[in-house]
Amino acid sequence: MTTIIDGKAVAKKVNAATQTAVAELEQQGIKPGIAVIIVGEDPASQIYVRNKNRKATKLGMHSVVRQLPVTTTQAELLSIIAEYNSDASIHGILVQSPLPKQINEPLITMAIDPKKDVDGFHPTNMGKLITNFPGNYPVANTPRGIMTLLAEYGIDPAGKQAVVIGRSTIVGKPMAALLTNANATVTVAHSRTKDLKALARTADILVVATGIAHLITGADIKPGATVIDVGMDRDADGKLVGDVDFDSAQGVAGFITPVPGGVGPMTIATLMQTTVELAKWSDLSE
Ligand SMILES: NC(=O)C1=CN([C@@H]2O[C@H](COP(=O)(O)OP(=O)(O)OC[C@H]3O[C@@H](n4cnc5c(N)ncnc54)[C@H](OP(=O)(O)O)[C@@H]3O)[C@@H](O)[C@H]2O)C=CC1
Ligand SMILES: Nc1nc(=O)c2c([nH]1)NC[C@@H]1CN(c3ccc(C(=O)N[C@@H](CCC(=O)O)C(=O)O)cc3)C=[N+]21
Ligand SMILES: [Mg+2]
Repeated sequence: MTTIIDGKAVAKKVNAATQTAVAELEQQGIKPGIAVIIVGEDPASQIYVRNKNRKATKLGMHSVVRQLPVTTTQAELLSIIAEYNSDASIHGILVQSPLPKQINEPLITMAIDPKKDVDGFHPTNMGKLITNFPGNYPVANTPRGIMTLLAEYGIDPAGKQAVVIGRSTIVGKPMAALLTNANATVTVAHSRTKDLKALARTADILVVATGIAHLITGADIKPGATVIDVGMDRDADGKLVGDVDFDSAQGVAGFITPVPGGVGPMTIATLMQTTVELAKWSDLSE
C-alpha cells in the first residue's frame, strides 16, 4: 500500500501557524515583509511569484513584487537589493531564479543581507546549514518543507539510506545537508552518476530534483521506500508532471508526494514561515 503525502494539507497547517505568528508580531508592532524581485518574463516564475504574493497578503504580511525588465544589468539589480537591505519594512528578500545571462547569480546571492536571505542561499547561511550550526538562520525552503513533510508522516531519516538526485543550490545540496544533519546516510547523485537507477533502488528515502520528467519509475524504487518528487516538468501534452512516474511508483513506494500537491505547496508555505521567522529574529538584539 502506498500512502500519498498530502502537501496541500500540511501546507495548510503550516500556514495556520504562520497566521498566528503574524498576529503575535502585530502586537509588537511588527509586520513581516517580503520583497520578491523578478527579472524577465519566464512564465513559470510569473506563476510562482503570483502565488507567493497572494499567500503573503492573505497571511497578513507586507508583500512587494518588483518586476524588472529582462535587460536589467548586474549593477541595477545590485542597487535594488541594496535598497531592500536597508528598508526596515522588508525582512525577506528573494531574487527569483532563473536570472538572465548577463546577471552573475552567485554575486547576487552574496549581495543579500544574510539576515534577510529568505531563500537561505547566501554562503553564510549555507555554511551554517552544512556545519549544523546552532542558532537561528534561514534554510532553503523546498528542502526544509520536505523535512516538515517527513516529520508530519512520522518518517525519521535517522539510520536510513537516503539518495538525493540533483545537486543544485536551491534543492539538492541543502536537502543532502538537512538529511545528513537528521542522521541519514546520504548519497548525492547528478548527471555524471553511473548506474543511477541501481543507486536509486538502494534508497529508503529517495528525493528526485532533476527537472527530467519521469526519470524515475517504479522499477527504480525499493519497495516501501519514501519517494519525494521535487520536479515540476511538462509532459508531451503540456501537463504538469514530476521527475517520478507516479503511476508506476504507486504500489511500490511506501510513501510518495504527488505533482502537483506535494512539494510545491510546501515550498510556498515554508517561504512564508521563514519570512515570519526573519521578522521575529530581526527584533532580537545580539
Ligand atoms: N516544487 C518545488 O517547490 C520546486 C521545484 N523545483 C523543480 O525541481 C527540479 C530541479 O530543480 P533545480 O534543482 O533548481 O534544477 P537544476 O537544473 O539547478 O539542477 C538539476 C540537477 O539534476 C541533475 N540532473 C540532470 N539530469 C540528470 C540525469 N539524467 N540524471 C541524474 N541527475 C540529473 C543535474 O546534474 P548536474 O549538476 O550534473 O548538471 C543537477 O544537479 C525542476 O523541475 C524544478 O522546476 C525546483 C525548486 C522548487
Ligand atoms: N529564488 C528562488 N527561490 C525559489 O524557491 C524558487 C525559485 N527561485 N525559482 C523557481 C523555483 C520553483 N519554485 C516553486 C514554488 C512553488 C511551486 C508550487 O506552488 N507548486 C504547486 C502548484 C504548481 C502549479 O499548478 O503550477 C504544486 O506543486 O502543487 C512550485 C515551485 C520555487 N522556486
Ligand atoms: Mg508538488
